[in-house]
Amino acid sequence: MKVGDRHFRSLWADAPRARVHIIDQTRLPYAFETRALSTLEETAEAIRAMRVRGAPLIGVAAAFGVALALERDNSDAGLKRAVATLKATRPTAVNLAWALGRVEQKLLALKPLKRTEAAWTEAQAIADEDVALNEAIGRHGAKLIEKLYLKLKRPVNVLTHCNAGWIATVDWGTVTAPLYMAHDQKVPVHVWVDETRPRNQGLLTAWELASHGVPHTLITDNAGGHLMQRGQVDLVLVGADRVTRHGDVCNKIGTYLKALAAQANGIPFYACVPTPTIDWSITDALAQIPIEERAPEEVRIVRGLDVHGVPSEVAIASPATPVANPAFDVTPAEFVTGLITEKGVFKASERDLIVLWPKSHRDQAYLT
Ligand SMILES: CSC[C@@H](O)[C@@H](O)C(=O)COP(=O)(O)O
Repeated sequence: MKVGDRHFRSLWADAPRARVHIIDQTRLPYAFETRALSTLEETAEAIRAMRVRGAPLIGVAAAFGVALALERDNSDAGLKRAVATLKATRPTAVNLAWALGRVEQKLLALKPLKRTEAAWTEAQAIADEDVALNEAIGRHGAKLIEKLYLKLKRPVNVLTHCNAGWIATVDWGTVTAPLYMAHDQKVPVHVWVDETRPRNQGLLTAWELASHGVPHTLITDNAGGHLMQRGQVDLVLVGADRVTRHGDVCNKIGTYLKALAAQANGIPFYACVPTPTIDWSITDALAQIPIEERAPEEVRIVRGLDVHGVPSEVAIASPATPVANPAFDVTPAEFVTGLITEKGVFKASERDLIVLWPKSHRDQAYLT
């Protein structure tokens, strides 16, 4: 997507294949800075610290991390160490395990000498596929927004949570693609952007929408129910970190509350889901999906700009205050109106999702 008058992907490789460039998301929306990653360790740190974040993007970053690691050690042990290190960075989004599993399977079948080149090629293929998946989700989602507009005959108010925008993917974004496309097709749309404490990914969404000229309003996480009750929300669109074969949606903490409020108010609630986000091995979302518990400082400390515009941090709780910081929650399928995938819109049910299953779902045994 465009930043100023330049088109960026959220991650790209150098031509001589020595480095991978990312947009450092911990600096956004206050500063747009790119950063070069040259090693496995730097890639793992970037994922852990959420310099790159969002389920699809961390999968792609990890795939490139394997390529960087193999530049130094292309042995079986080197490959396995790289995969294990990257897999341990963040546990919830299945895209990470999916991308690493895909790369590892491909590379283990090759002689060490052939691996490094193949790793770069495979990582680039996953990145390019991600762009195509998001674009297709955008087309299906934009149709849904247009349908609502034709019914309502006024701007469509969409509520979104966290950031499933272009910087959470390689380009387009799962949630922002439908919004960008609807806006570009002159379908009037306005977005309520949940702030999404504690990491405030909503600020990233607001920054992305502003860059594309999409009307939007930033709200606190607690405002959604109030707006829904008063008819000010027509549609909820969220991303996903892992979706079960039954259609249960694991996404950023707070998604579940939005789904409950949407159902209570008869508002359609859709998750935008590229198929690599579906984990066919999970049968019990609450028992089997690992929920990342992040550092208590994320809750105790608020980051932003001070009155002089200088990046700063403010402690809002004593360091002694006990904190829980679960980063994701599960929205059961019964609260999900549908899943917008690259292959179309599906009901959140195993019966409907079955057509999306890979030929042999045993191929994906590495997910577990
Ligand atoms: C297309 S991104 C989908 C999800 O990964 C997104 O909604 C989300 O929950 C991001 O969480 P984050 O902790 O910022 O990586």
